[in-house]
Amino acid sequence: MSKIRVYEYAKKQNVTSKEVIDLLKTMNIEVKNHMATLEGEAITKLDASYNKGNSTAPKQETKSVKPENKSQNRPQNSGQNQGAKAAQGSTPNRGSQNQGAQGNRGGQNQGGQGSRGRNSNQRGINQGGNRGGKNRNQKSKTPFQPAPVKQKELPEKITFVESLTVAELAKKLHREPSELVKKLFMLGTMATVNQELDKDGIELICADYGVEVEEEILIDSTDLETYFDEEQNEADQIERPSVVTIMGHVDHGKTTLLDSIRKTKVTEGEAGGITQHIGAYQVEVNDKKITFLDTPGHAAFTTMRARGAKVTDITILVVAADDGVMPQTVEAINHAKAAEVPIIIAVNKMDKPSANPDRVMQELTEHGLVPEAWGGDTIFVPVSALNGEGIDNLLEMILLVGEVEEYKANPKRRALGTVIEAELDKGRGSVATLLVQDGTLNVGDPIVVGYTFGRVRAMVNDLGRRVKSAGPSTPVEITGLNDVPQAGDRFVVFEDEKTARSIGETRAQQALQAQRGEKTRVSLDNLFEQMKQGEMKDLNVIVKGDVQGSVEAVAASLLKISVEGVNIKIIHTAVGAITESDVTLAAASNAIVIGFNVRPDANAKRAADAEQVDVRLHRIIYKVIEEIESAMEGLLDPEFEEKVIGQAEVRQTFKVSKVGTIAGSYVIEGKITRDSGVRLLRDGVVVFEGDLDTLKRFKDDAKEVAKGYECGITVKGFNDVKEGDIFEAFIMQEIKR
Ligand SMILES: Nc1nc2c(ncn2[C@@H]2O[C@H](COP(=O)(O)OP(=O)(O)OP(=O)(O)O)[C@@H](O)[C@H]2O)c(=O)[nH]1
Repeated sequence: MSKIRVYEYAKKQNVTSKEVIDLLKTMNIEVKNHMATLEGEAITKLDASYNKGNSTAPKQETKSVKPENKSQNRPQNSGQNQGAKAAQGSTPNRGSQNQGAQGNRGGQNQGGQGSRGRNSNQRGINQGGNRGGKNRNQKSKTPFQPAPVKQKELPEKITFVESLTVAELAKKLHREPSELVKKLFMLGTMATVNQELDKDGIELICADYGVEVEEEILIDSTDLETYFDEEQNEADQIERPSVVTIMGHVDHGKTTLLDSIRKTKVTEGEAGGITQHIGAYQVEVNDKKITFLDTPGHAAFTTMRARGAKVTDITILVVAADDGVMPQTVEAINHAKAAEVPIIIAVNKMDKPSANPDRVMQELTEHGLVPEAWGGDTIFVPVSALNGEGIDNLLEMILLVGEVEEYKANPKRRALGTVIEAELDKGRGSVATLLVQDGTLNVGDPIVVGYTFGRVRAMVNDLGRRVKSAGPSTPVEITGLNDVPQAGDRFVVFEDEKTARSIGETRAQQALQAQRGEKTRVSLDNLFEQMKQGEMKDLNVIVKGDVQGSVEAVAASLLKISVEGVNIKIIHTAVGAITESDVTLAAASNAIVIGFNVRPDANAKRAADAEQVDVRLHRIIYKVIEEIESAMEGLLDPEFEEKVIGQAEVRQTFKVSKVGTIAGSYVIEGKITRDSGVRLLRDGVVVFEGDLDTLKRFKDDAKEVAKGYECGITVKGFNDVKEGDIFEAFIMQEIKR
C-alpha cells in the first residue's frame, strides 16, 4: 500500500477517522481532515501502532484496537470513552454511553431491575449489540446466534410540542411502544399506546433513558401578538412617554379638557403647526412628552381592550365637581381597574360656584379610590378645563405616575403597536393612525397591520407635519396599506416586504375563513339556536342515497316535516356516494348533507371537515326524519364520548368449560363496572375490544369492583386472555352540546 486516505485507513482499522487523525497528531504528523492522503512513513507508523497496541499512542489508550480482536474490544473501549462519537456502523456507542446514567440499561446491571430483566428475557439475546459487556461475553460464548435485531441508538435529545402519545414518543426514542408502556408501568403509570403524555410524563421517560428533552414552543409567525411578547434586552430599554386616555361621564368635560391641554401645550414651541385630528396627540411638559389618546369616551379604550390591545398606561377620570360620580364614572372606573391601569382623578369644573370636590372625593372613596389626603393613594387634581386652572398640576401628576411606573421601550427594534383609528380616504387610500408602542417606525418599513399589509408610504405626526420616523409612544398617521385596518388592530414591522406580504395575506385568509365558519355554517347541532335567533328561515338539505327510490322517499318525508318558523328546502338529490362537489354545494348554500345508505368518499370527508359541513348518515328513513325534527325543536339526542374508568391487571387465568376463560384480575386503577365496555391491552396494544360478560367478586356477581380489589372477569366472545394483560374499562358519557 503506497497511498491511502485517512478515512480509508480508519475504515481498514475499524476506527474513526478522528481517532486516526488524533493518533497522527501524537506522532507529529499533521493532517487536515479525513480526506488527507497518507503515505510511506505515516502508514508504517500507524500500522505499527495499531499492531502493537497502545504503546505509541498513550492518549488513544482506550480507543486503539488490535485488529485481531477488535470485534470484542471495540464496544467496550468506546463504552469507557464517553466522548467517542457514535459514527461507526453497528457499534453501539450510545447504548454504552448511557450505561452510567441509568442503571437499568447496561448489561452489567441486568439483574438489578425487574423491568429490565423481564424485558431482556422477552427480547432474548437479540439486543446483544446494544447491551453492556456481559451480554457481549455471552454472545461470544454462544456459538449460534440468531441474526441480531439491532435496536437503534437512543437519540441524544428529543423535542416535542405540547404533548406526545406513547407511540410518538417511542418513535422518537427509537423504541417499541410496548417497551415504553412497560416502563411507564414500572414508574407507576398505566398507559396505552395512544395515550397522550404531558411534559412531565415525557420528561420522566426520557430521564429514565438518559435522553435530553426540550419542549418546543410553537411560534405562529402570523400571530402578531407573539412579537409583542418578545423579550428585550434590558440595556436597550429607555424611558418612553406615558400614553393617557381620558374617561368620564357625559358632559363632565372630557373634550374640553383634551382641548385645553392641547391648546396650552402643543402650540408652545410649535408655532405655525397646524393641529390636525389624528386620534392622538403629544404634549411636552418639563422637557418630557405625554401622549394623549384623543378619542373621548370609553369607546376607544374598551374596543381596544376587547380586542386584546393594551394601549393606555394611565387613565384620567374626569368627574364634574358640580355633578359628582355618575353611572359612566363608575363604568370607567371598572374598565380602568380591569385593565389594571393607574387612575388619576381630575375633579373638573372647579370654577363653578356649585363645585363640591369633597363630595366627589367622598363618592369615589366608595369605589375604592381614596385620596392621598385621606390616607389613600389616588391622586385627585382639581381643575377647570374651561379656564385652564390646575391643568399644569394635572400634567405634572401624569409625569409623576409615569416616573413611578417606569414605562420603557426599545427604540432600536422594529416598530410595533396598535391602530388608533383608520379610514378610507378618497385621495390617499387607506389612512391609519398608529400608536408606536415599541421600536421606531420609519417611512418605507414593510408592515402588517391587522389583516392588511404594505409599506409605510408617508407618515404625518399629530401636528400635520411629515416625519421620517416615529419612536415609542408616538402617534402617527400612515398611508401605504393595501386595505383599511380596524381600531385596536395590532401592527408589526417586518424585515422585508415579502415576509410582510405573506404574513398579511395569510392573516387575511385566516380571518376570512374564520368569518365564513362563524357566520354561515348550519348544522343540526346549531339549527335550533339559529332558528331562535331568526337567522334561519330555510333549512337547505342535500340528499344522497343508494337507489333512486330511497332518495325520493327521504326527500318526500323531509318535505312533510312541519315545524313552525322554518322550511325545509331540498336543493339537490342524487344517487351515489357523497362527493366533494356535494360538500362544496352544501358549503356554498349553507346546507346539510343527508346520506341514506351511502357514505362520503375520502375527498368529501376531508372537504366536509375543512368546510365544517354537517353530514348525517342514516339507514332508516324515520331516523332521518326524527333527527331533523328533534334538531328543529332543539331536542337533539345527546352525543357521547368515551371515558376510561379503570384498569385491571390479569394475574391468573382459569379455563372453565362452557364458561370460557376467567381472568383473575386485580384492579389497579379506578374501577371496573359490570356495564362497562372493555379493551384488552397486551404490551400496550389493544388486542380486543368488546363488552364485559361477567364480573365477580369470589363467587358472587359484582356491580363494580374498585381499585385494590381482586375480581374475576369474562368478556363476551373472547377467551384468549393471558397473564399480564390489562383490562381497560370504559363507559360512554354524554357530552353537552
Ligand atoms: N364651567 C365649566 N364648564 C365646563 C368645564 N369643562 C367643561 N365644561 C362644559 O361642560 C360641557 C360638556 O363638556 P364636554 O367637554 O363636551 O364634556 P364631555 O365629557 O366631553 O361630553 P361628551 O363628549 O358628551 O361625553 C360643555 O358645555 C363645556 O363647556 C369647566 O371646567 N368649567
